[in-house]
Amino acid sequence: MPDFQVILESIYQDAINASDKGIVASYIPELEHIDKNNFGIHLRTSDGKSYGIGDYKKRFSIQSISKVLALSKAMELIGEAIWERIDVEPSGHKFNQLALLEIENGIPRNPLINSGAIVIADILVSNLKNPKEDFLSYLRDLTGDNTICFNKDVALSEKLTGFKNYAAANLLKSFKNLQNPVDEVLDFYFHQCSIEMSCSQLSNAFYLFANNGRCLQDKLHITDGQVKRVNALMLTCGFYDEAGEFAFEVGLPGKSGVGGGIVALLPDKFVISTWSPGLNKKGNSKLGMLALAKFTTKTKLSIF
Ligand SMILES: NC(=O)CC[C@H](N)C(=O)O
Repeated sequence: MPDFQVILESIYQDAINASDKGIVASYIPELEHIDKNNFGIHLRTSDGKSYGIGDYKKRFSIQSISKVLALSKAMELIGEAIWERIDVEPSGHKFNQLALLEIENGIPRNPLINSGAIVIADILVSNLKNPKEDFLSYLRDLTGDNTICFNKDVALSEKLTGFKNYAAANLLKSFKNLQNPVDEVLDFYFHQCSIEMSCSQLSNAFYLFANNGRCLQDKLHITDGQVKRVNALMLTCGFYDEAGEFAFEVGLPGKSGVGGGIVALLPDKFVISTWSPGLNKKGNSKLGMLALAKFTTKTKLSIF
């Protein structure tokens, strides 16, 4: 086995010394103030070891990373019926692009772009008794960590500036692919995006996707077949129009968020999470992508 701590250490040194750290997302005003010098990386291996360096215990806005966790909860609730309302193809466009949704009659390309995640939010609103509380409980169950919370200021900031998400939700509604009121679904969606977690909490939450659907608390949540679907979607759609680049450079299923987080995993082997708030032009963490490319290159551990 490679010496993971030594490898993480060298990745960390490269990251903190990098001259170009990307640009922090400013379209959600509440995220604009985050210092782009933060950098954390955390690895949890399937044989029970955990390694971290830098700001890996500091919480940040998980944003679109929440889409994977919302999808797995929806799978647990309604299974294959999801695919009557959402496709499973990469979009090749930005996460909030609207044109395809209209051309394709209100069927989002996949559950990891905004329109698809809004349909998943609608499914959760329809099927959970107290959607926001129950979703939070799900994350707390996965990790055994009751400190995971929403950031109300971020949720409000998204609500006040989420014009494109309102447009997507209204388009979905016009195509009858939203069962609940637009405001109710978006309130849930903005809250799920506002959830704050650290790299180590994210590695723990995603552990079930590297462990045949069984979470860190040893509870079975989704089947092997469902894990296969989630990981396939992360590989092909987890980085929007940069999914190809991530597969090419990193070679792992993963998911990014505009808060600068990335989680990736190798089934039966490990989950790895990075946080660096500066984004590249495609809206993915610049140094996070580089860090993960270095990790799989140095360790020779990828799905390929
Ligand atoms: N890519 C992202 O992380 C986007 C999530 C963000 N909350 C949005 O809806 O725009």
